[in-house]
Amino acid sequence: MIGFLFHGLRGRRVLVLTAIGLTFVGVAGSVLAAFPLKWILDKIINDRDPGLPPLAPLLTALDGLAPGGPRPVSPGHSQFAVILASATVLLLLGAAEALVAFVRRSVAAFVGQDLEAALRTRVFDHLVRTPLAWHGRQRLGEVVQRLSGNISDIGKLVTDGLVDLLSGLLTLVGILVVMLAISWQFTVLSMCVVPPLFVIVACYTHHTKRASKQAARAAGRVAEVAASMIGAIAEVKVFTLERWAGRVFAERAEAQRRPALRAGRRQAEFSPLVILLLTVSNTVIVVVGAWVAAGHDFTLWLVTIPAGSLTVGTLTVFLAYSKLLYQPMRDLSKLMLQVSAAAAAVERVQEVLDQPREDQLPGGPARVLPGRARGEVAFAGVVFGYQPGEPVLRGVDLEVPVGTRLALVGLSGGGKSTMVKLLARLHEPWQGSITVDGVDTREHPLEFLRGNIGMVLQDSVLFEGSVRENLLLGRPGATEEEVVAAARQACLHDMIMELPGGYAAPVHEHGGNFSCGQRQRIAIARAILRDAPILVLDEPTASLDVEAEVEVMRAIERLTEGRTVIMISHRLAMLGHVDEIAVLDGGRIVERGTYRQLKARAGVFARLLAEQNRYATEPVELDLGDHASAHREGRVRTT
Ligand SMILES: Nc1ncnc2c1ncn2[C@@H]1O[C@H](COP(=O)(O)OP(=O)(O)OP(=O)(O)O)[C@@H](O)[C@H]1O
Repeated sequence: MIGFLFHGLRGRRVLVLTAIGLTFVGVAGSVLAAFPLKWILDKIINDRDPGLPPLAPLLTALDGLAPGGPRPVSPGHSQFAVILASATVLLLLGAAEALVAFVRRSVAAFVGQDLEAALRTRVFDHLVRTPLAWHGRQRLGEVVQRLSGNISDIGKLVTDGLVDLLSGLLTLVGILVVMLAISWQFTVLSMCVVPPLFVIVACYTHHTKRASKQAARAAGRVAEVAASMIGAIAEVKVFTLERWAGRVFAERAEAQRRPALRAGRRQAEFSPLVILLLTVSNTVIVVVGAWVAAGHDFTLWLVTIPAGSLTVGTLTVFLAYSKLLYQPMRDLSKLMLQVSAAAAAVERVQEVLDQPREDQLPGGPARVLPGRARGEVAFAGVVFGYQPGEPVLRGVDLEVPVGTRLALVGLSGGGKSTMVKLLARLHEPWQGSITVDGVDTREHPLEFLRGNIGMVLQDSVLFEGSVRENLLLGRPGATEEEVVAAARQACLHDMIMELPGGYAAPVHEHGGNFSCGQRQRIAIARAILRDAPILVLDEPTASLDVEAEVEVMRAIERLTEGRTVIMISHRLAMLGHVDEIAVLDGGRIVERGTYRQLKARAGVFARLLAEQNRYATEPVELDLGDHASAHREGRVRTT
């Protein structure tokens, strides 16, 4: 963890050193603050001067102001001068400590927040470049937790650790040194409290940590269930699941309450125990100290404290210090929790950073190609699966010449979407190769490859922002005219103009304020803007009703003009307008041809078509001409 933090704090180390230096100053101020009280008490009771040479000029000057004028007998100073000098020192130390605390905390907060923001950006940047296969193995909540909660834990340790850990340790050492300088015997007596105090702190830190961890895990499960229920609030209402949802949530909330309660109880027990222990210790110091100050010897086993070796002032300082011991002890115990949370967080964050990025995957050398591909696609002997030993694709061979519109059909789960994921290099084939313009996709720079493939999927994702921002994702930097032209081609412009704000209208989370058909047309407009030579359409109309489908198909027809298109579709009756159909079965391409050829062949395609038509009230007769007009006339129905 230390290495991780040291590396993370690069560029901020001067600030860290400043904070450490200021901590020394602050601690010195708080440790020395007990002395002025000792000087006053010693002066009043024993007529003893502070005895610090640097204070002499101040005391002499103050003597002159004392009521009744300067004292005739030197070297003793007046009580007035000692009281005023002590008060001045007290004020100066307090002011210095306050100033230092302000600067130190500000620096620490800045460094902590700065580190958090930089780390979060770095981890997010890495996450979006981590291969899809890794993401497929993760739970979304887990990944988000690494990015938010875990990085906060690291930032908190830096912010608080810089201030509390260091100042706690320094205060303890400082107090010990000063106490030893005053009276080693009394120091030994005061320190008797440390071992039991340490045992209490260690025990309670351990128990509280365990209970807090359980509570944090349970809190995660509460958040998970709340997010999923509220996220599906329409389903909860439609299926009248309110009572069930309430019960599930209450169970999770109860599971969180128990460990949280345990953690709270442990914390509640901890403080009184420490207070009791310190009270006993203080009482012993008061009794023994008063006895010795009153002129009696005190002997305990081998240690003897001689009579008069302690003044009332020294006793007061000891009492003040034994109280001062309590705060750093508490800070350090609190910090132990933070250190263990941050250590776990560093491990989880490092796990993400250790994942190789997509652009670091082994592959051929990156060949620099012209900005735009021609659009020739070929699969040769491609074998791939998601689980070892369970191939989904078992040797796919398929060539798609430039400008061809090819439909990919087959049974559900046959691997059609998998093929297009491989084309975009979201996964790597186990065997065989996929080429674009005759060059293996592994040899293309990733950005070039993906920049030349446009995709419209079954359910398009919109991001929070405005409609314009969502369209511009297709081509950042496109002009307003280009955006509007793309929207017109996607049959979207009129709908957008009816929205309040037009192109500036807000898009809510996941595009929740747009219908499925509207979302698809926005995705098509994006693809038009992207203007990629290769276009993948993965069932873009699957979740639409007939009317929306007609609109989307009209937009798609314009989009596909002059491009290489791979279109995945279950609606076999609608494939008359494509140039060729390829049938995927058993992990291989088993048939290829036009709609008419495949229908006539009585093979897999004809069988699939017959299956689909079985449930139609009347057989579908496809118009192989204008597909959209077939829709408008109601001659094509969906299955
Ligand atoms: N990320 C994944 N992890 C594990 N298995 C997967 C993953 N994605 C797909 N599969 C499995 O791979 C097989 C092929 O899935 P794929 O989505 O490519 O089929 P498909 O032909 O597109 O299906 P559909 O037509 O229903 O969309 C299926 O058995 C599916 O369960």
